[in-house]
Amino acid sequence: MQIQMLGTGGAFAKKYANNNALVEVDGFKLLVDCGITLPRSLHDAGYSFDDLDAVLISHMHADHVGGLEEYAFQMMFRYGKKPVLYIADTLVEPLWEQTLRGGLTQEPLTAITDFFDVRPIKEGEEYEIHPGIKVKLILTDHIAGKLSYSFLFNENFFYSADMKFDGALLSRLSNDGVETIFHDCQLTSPGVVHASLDELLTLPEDIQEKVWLMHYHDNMEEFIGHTGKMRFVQQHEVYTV
Ligand SMILES: O=c1ccn([C@@H]2O[C@H](COP(=O)(O)O)[C@@H](O)[C@H]2O)c(=O)[nH]1
Ligand SMILES: [Zn+2]
Ligand SMILES: [Zn+2]
Repeated sequence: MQIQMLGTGGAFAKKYANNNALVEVDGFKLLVDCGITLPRSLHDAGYSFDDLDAVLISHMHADHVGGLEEYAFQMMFRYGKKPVLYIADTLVEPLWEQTLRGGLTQEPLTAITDFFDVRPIKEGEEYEIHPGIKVKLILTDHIAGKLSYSFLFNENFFYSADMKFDGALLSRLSNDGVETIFHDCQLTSPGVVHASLDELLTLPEDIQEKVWLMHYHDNMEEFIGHTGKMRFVQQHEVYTV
């Protein structure tokens, strides 16, 4: 499985686009999160929305869902299709009622299913999205009272959504065979709603070696050489995981 970050930036980053990814196996393209900057970063990477086979959503923040309105409209009015949307069953209603409904509704189109081929998925269960892409949702702590899910792909690649530091989870995943961890990182402490670099640096070195940092701020380069065994995910680079 290959992954290319169309953006690696945090919510307020300007140099880096929103932390959204393209996962690919045998030409099947799964978009992971679809933030405000995604339409531009997808275009800059040489793709159109019609090149995507599905989108997977982690949680309801604009740097993760703010591009879905354009995705839906382009697919409906430019390509005449409904994009396939994988999302936690618990987030289907909030996505429509709290985020998309205002912009997308126009009679007779009044439901999320008018725009998306919705595939609700349950936390903790493994789903095959395409041969070579299995995903399991893990509920991770981000904002009090707001559901947010990280992703375990193919039992060996952990992709955090936005989450607070959870060393016990990272240890358990590592012991269970996870080889690569893409983790959001707040470079300066306190992390507040994200794992901070200081917290991630408390991980044992054998886990740090598996960790690649993403969802960082524009001053990322100042921290090169100060991340222990952890490396920064580079925007646009293709990684095999
Ligand atoms: O309690 C909070 C909630 C949010 N923030 C800041 O806002 C952004 C939210 O976007 P993310 O996609 O979750 O990054 C977050 O990065 C925080 O910078 C906060 O500080 N405190
Ligand atoms: Zn975010
Ligand atoms: Zn968030």
